[in-house]
Amino acid sequence: FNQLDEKIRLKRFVQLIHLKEPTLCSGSRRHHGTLMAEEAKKLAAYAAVDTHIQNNQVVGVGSGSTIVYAVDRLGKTKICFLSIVLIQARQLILQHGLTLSDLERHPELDVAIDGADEVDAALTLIKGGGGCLTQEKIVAGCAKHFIVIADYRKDSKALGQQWKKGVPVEVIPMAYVPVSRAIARRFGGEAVLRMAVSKAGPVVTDNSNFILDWKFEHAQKWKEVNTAIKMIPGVVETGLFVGMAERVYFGMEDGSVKTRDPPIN
Ligand SMILES: O=C[C@H](O)[C@H](O)[C@H](O)COP(=O)(O)O
Repeated sequence: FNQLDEKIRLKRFVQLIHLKEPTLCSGSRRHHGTLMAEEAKKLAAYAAVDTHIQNNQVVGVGSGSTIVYAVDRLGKTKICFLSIVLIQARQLILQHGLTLSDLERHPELDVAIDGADEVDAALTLIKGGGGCLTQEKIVAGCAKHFIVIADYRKDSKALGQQWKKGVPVEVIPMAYVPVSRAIARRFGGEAVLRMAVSKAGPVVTDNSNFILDWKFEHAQKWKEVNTAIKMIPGVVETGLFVGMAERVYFGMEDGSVKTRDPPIN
C-alpha cells in the first residue's frame, strides 16, 4: 500500500469513504445537499493520515476540532508511532491509547498534522483561533513534513476573506498594551486583547501569556509582517504560518477531498 502513487492512494481513500458512507458517521451527514463541516473535517483528516503516516513514525499533533478526527484515525490504525503533542491535545492522545512523547526525547518529527483557521492560495495560514499557536508553530517547525487539515470554510484566496477575527499574536502579559499600539501604528487596523468567554479577564494561553487579535485592514506581505511583528518586544509568536505547510487537505461540501501544495516560485 505504501508503494502506491500518492494520488492513487488518495483517490482510493475517497472512494472508500464514499463506499462506507453510512457506517462512518452518526446522524445526518448532509444539509441541503452539502456536506456539513464536521464531516468535511473528518474527510480531510482521514485522507491526510492515510496518505502521510506510516509505521514507526514520530508524529506531531496540533490542537483544535479538526485534529480530533486525525487522532481518531491514528488511534484506529494498527501502526506504531509516537506522538509529540501540545498541552491542549495531551488528553486526546492518551484517550486514544497512543504513545506520548515530547521534543526533548524526539526533537525531530517525521510529520506534523494540524488544523488552521484560514489557508490562502500560497498556503499561508492563520492559526490560533482556539488560543494555541506558539506550541503549534514549534511542533510544525520540528517536522520534516507539515500537513494541514481543514474543512471547506477555511479555504481562501487571500487571508481575511474567510477568517474575520484577525491574526492572533501571543504576547507577554505586561506588554499587551505597547504591543497592541505598535502593531496598529505600523501595520494599521487594531490589535484587541482576547477576552475569555466563560470567565472574567483575558484568555491565558498554555504558556501563561495573553493573545491579541490583530484585525488587519488590507492584504499584507505576510512573511515580512510576521518577521516585523516578532521583533516587537513582548511578542512571543504570531499565528501567521508562512512557508511552513507542505500540503493542505480540504474536506469539501460535495464529499471530495481537495489538496493544495505551495506555489512553485
Ligand atoms: O488555536 C487553535 C489552533 O490553531 C487550531 O488548529 C485552529 O484554530 C483550527 O481549529 P479548528 O480545527 O477547530 O478549526
